[in-house]
Amino acid sequence: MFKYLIARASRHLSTNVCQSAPLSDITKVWFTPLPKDAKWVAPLQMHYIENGMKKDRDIVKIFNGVMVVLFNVSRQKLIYVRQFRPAVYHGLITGNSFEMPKGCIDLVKYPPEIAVTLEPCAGVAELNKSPQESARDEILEECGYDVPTESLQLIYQYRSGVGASSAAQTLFYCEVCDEQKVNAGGGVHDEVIEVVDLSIEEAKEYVKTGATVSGGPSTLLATLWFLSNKA
Ligand SMILES: Nc1ncnc2c1ncn2[C@@H]1O[C@H](COP(=O)(O)OP(=O)(O)O[C@H]2O[C@H](CO)[C@@H](O)[C@H](O)[C@H]2O)[C@@H](O)[C@H]1O
Repeated sequence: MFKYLIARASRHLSTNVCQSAPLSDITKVWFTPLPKDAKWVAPLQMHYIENGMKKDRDIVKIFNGVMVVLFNVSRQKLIYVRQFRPAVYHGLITGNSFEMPKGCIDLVKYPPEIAVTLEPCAGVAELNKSPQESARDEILEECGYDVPTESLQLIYQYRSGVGASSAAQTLFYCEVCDEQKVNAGGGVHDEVIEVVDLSIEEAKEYVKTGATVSGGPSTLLATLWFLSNKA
């Protein structure tokens, strides 16, 4: 099944995405229950009375996010990032089951590459910054372009995961040129991120009807917005 998934994902990724070397060397994977002091998600339950009926809903609180449709006008390329996403890996391994995988994962059966996503530049909306400032910082850290916040054009504000998590997401468009490239990108601290450029033709191929994309809905949203408004 996973050979099928990889083959399917590869078929829908552009050539330069598929042919790059493995992103990193992941040698061991295992799962544990969420510790009580977890800082990135907070599960809780909401209760309410609707039309006289008590209802209970399970919710997972997560941080709000920002993301950017980044277009290099010098080279006429859309800029994305590739990264290993643990939540995607878990989802691919477990399917629709809530049972926690036991022991160490068989990395031959489930190669980590299956969970390397292609996404727009994105990150957490920092509490002490405006969405524009958070987006500018992500562009610099992940993709290596130094841009003023004024060059960020607001496209959409929407909510992701409305069934259980519902974080606010702010999507921007930003044009950059080669002169604004000040570092290689790739993330900060222990982040392992690869910057990937797609031509407009490659982006069209990536989101064609029937495609299975490796990124989240923001990858589709960002690319389709660009293709219908800027291409
Ligand atoms: N779940 C998690 N558990 C532990 N550490 C974590 C974590 N998510 C992020 N981090 C830490 O925060 C660092 C920076 O994350 P980013 O700001 O790039 O957010 P990311 O793109 O992962 O989006 C993330 O946050 C935005 C806003 O919630 C979501 O839209 C997106 O799906 C989500 O991956 C990561 O390298 C990691 O150290």
